[in-house]
Amino acid sequence: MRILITHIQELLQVRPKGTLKIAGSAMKKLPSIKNAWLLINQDKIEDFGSMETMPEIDEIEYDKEIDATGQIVLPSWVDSHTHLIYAGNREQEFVDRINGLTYEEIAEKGGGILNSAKKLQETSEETLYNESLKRLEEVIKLGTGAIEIKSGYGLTTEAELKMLRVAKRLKEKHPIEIKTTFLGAHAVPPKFKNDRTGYISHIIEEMLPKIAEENLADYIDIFCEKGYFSLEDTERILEAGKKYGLKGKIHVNQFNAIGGIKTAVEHQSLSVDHLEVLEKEDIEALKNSDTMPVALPSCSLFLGIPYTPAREIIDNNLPLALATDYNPGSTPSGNMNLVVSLACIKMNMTPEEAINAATINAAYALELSETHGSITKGKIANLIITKQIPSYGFLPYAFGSNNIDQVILGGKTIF
Ligand SMILES: N=CN[C@@H](CCC(=O)O)C(=O)O
Ligand SMILES: [Zn+2]
Repeated sequence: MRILITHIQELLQVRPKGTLKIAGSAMKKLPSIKNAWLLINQDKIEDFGSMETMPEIDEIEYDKEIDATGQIVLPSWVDSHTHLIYAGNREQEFVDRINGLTYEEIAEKGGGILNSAKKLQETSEETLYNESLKRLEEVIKLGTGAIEIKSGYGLTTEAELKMLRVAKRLKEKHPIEIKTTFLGAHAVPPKFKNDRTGYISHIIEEMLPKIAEENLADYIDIFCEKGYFSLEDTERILEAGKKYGLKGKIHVNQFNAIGGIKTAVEHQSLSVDHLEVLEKEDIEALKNSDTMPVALPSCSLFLGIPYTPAREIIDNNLPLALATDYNPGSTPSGNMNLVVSLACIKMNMTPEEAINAATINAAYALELSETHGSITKGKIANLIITKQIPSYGFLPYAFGSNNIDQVILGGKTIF
């Protein structure tokens, strides 16, 4: 199938092959072509350019034409941090927080991650698959074209495997690119209540070999945070992951800065995610590294915690990616459009910076920027076609509105 899109008001994020991430002041630029056309061949972007230089229409071979007059076309969002596979919901904890309990207090009472783990352990693989599939289909309609999904609500070998097998089934059944991350070290389960290091050993000796044997994970994660897992635990997990070829993508600096960013960088982690609390040393550790900082603003919105200091990160010449953190406890939303809006409204990022962070830099955080995250010849044809809007700045500005008209995934119109 060859789809020709013509009269595009503006084609965004046009990059030469080989652009893998954008850092610092370069994030303020969003290369584009006004009044453009684009040709999709099978699942790839074959060609594009300005309407003025488009070959004669009868010289182009195509099966379907989309007239995008007044509409903007951009690469699909890449969501590099989600916990999309979960059982049940936690709206009671949401109400508890409204009534004055903190996220930490709820967790201390056995709520939080342990609450989700209990629900997940009691849920069949089939139900888990069906619930997760609905969420995946929802986010695809919201413009997400590649996604990471973590385990971490199992906390037993059996339940962690169940989560990752569900992710594998989603991968096989769906056209969307899915990367999976093993997050056994998300919380200490009741069985290991007074033996956190014993649980880490259990993860390394019991869970990890089975996950690797079934080839269920691309990356490894740990919740490096006071009251959860220490720096030493983080080093052990990252080292163990390396032995199976799993790079780190870690939860760090959500509530406290305990040095996890430096440790992650020293272990060549692919990304460090959350960063609501950031010290000078953390910024220094990220300089000259290949580790992508990832901000999760809808988590800050939902929990009422600080937003990741994007300006400090970008103004220190670092790159930044944006993701949703979709999960039942801290972010029950997988909407990347909202994330892009929040980045502008609450983190002082310009629309250009936010779109770079949610496309090419997010693709880097999943090692997908050779194939995703920009309009480049030969890349996967994952596209958002907006409704008729005045300019791309309208996307973050009109927060809460759905400005998407069509989604194309792997060269196919999804809706
Ligand atoms: N902080 C750790 N993990 C998740 C939330 C987990 C939960 O509350 O269920 C997060 O990224 O916010
Ligand atoms: Zn998370």
